[in-house]
Amino acid sequence: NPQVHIEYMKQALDLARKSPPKPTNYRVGALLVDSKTDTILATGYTLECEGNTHAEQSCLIKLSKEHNLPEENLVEILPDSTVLYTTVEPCFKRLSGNLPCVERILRLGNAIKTVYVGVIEPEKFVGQNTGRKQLEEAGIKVVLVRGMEDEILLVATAGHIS
Ligand SMILES: Nc1nc(=O)c(N)c(NC[C@H](O)[C@H](O)[C@H](O)COP(=O)(O)O)[nH]1
Ligand SMILES: [Zn+2]
Repeated sequence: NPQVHIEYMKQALDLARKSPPKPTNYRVGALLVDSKTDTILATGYTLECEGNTHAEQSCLIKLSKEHNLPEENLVEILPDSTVLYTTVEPCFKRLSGNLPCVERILRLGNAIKTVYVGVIEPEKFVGQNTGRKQLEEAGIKVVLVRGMEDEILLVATAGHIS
């Protein structure tokens, strides 16, 4: 039922609020969830893990540490009912040049079935985000969870000079 998506997106937004504000990125929160058992597999927020890390990336880094597996091998431990919730859609390009999260998701094969996003990425840093199409072409569903756009963007851009 759609309410469960709002509940998880609210949790993701609470995580985003933990991210230290920065003018060059967005404050994002993400959760990896086993949708069959309704279990949270990992949580993450922007800059949580050391280095210039994204929320989705932090989820994967933490899982790879927990299972002592390289990030690209996490398909071995992810249930096939794994879904990702992220307040801002996964990046397809990063001004820092770091590996975009769409690539990180794609290299996990079909482990992640659906990506629930709170907002489409604004065009400020990298123009139009074409990541959704890449995910859909790989058979991964991308679902916009509506209703929280304003508060998600307010949190995401808190570090920007208004
Ligand atoms: N989905 C998502 N999760 C994040 O945790 C985050 N920070 C962004 N932000 C997207 C934005 O496009 C990039 O932050 C800029 O392109 C700068 O790139 P870096 O973050 O410095 O690698 N997007
Ligand atoms: Zn990213």
